[in-house]
Amino acid sequence: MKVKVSPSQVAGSVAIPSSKSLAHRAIICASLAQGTSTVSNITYSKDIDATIACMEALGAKIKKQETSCIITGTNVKNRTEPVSMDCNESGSTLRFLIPLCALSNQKATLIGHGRLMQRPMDVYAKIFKEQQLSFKQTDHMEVCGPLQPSVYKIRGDISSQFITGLLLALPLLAQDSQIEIIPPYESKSYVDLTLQMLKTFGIIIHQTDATHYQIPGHQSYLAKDVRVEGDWSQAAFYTVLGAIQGPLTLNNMKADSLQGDKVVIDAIHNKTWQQDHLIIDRAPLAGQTIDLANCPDLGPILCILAAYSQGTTHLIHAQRLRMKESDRIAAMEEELRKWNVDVSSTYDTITIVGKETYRKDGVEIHGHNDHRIVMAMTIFGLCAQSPCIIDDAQAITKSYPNFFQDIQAIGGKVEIL
Ligand SMILES: O=C(O)C1=C[C@@H](OP(=O)(O)O)[C@@H](O)[C@H](O)C1
Ligand SMILES: C=C(OP(=O)(O)O)C(=O)O
Repeated sequence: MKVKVSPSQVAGSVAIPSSKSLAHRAIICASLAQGTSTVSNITYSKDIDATIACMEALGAKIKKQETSCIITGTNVKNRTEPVSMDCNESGSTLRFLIPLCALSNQKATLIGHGRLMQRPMDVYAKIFKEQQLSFKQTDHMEVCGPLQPSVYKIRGDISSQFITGLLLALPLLAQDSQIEIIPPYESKSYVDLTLQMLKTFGIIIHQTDATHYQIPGHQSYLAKDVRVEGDWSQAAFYTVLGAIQGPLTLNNMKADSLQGDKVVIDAIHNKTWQQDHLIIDRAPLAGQTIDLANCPDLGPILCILAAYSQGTTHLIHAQRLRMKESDRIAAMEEELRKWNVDVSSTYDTITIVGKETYRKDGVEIHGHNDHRIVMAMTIFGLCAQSPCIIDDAQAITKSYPNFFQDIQAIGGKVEIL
């Protein structure tokens, strides 16, 4: 799918979709709980649909309603049959579910699409090898448990999703386990989201210091009704758009959210909270240095902020952007260069010398089949002085199917071609 994005002046307010990360966690925890839970304020997407389908494959009963799910949980430890499930392109779904699938001694087959099977899985490969469990990764994955209580020593600089996956499964083992993170410990904010959701569903994890977790075994998830808060990763697109050509009002956001991507508001100056409404307004934008170690998903949209900021912006500790739905450093560099943006990169940094306006005829942007590349480049195009075409625009359905409608509703000129 291609879209034509034209210069626009946006205004008004937007209801930010609910957090994909928190929805994954709530749906999985509810699917593991004895009894029936309601998870409300869900923004459905391909990633969330993948988690729903996988938890149903594991035995949960999930009734999808317009913006909520009624979920009756299952005991994944008692799985007596092999199972097969499709994680689509969702790294969260795949990595959160592998340890849960390995609580049984029956084979689990997990398939993926896009780059999913090329994204790092060696943290799990090492664990399964150490415990002499079957772990096969080709164009799909095949795993077999039973996972054992242990002291799990894992690198913290590949993906926090491995830590979340273990934290979801280990409490269900008969004995206690520990997790020791080998520093640097990156994307830690996502593990904090996991701990918060586990506590909500009655699971206790003891964090003894910054890199150590004690996980009591023999625990049970308890049914709970939860409402998913707004998604700061998605709010970031409107935060940057508002900083360039605001004012814009963002609704459905929590000022005290644990989401790591909330730091996007620290990168801009003109923001005002009015209860749960966040008003972002334009202000002179200056280059800055931003550490992406704990907020990798902000990488693409912060490149757009940098492009429209006077002076030089350095995005550092960005190496894990290369391991997402696309190599997001290479993708942003390639696409911004088409607009004559002064951008350069190293293995783990992006440097951009920004300016106020961009005008160039015939710009054709490639979306790299990556939702965050498509959404970031749409924001760039809305603020530019000439139109552009973006392909792979359907990639937004991975996390935010209504993105273009929401952009149009605030005056963004986006035409589906
Ligand atoms: O746990 C999560 O919900 C996520 C963790 C992050 O991955 P990493 O921990 O690999 O950075 C992030 O990129 C992803 O979009 C969602
Ligand atoms: C990388 C992302 O998600 P996941 O890791 O779940 O595929 C994302 O939403 O940008």
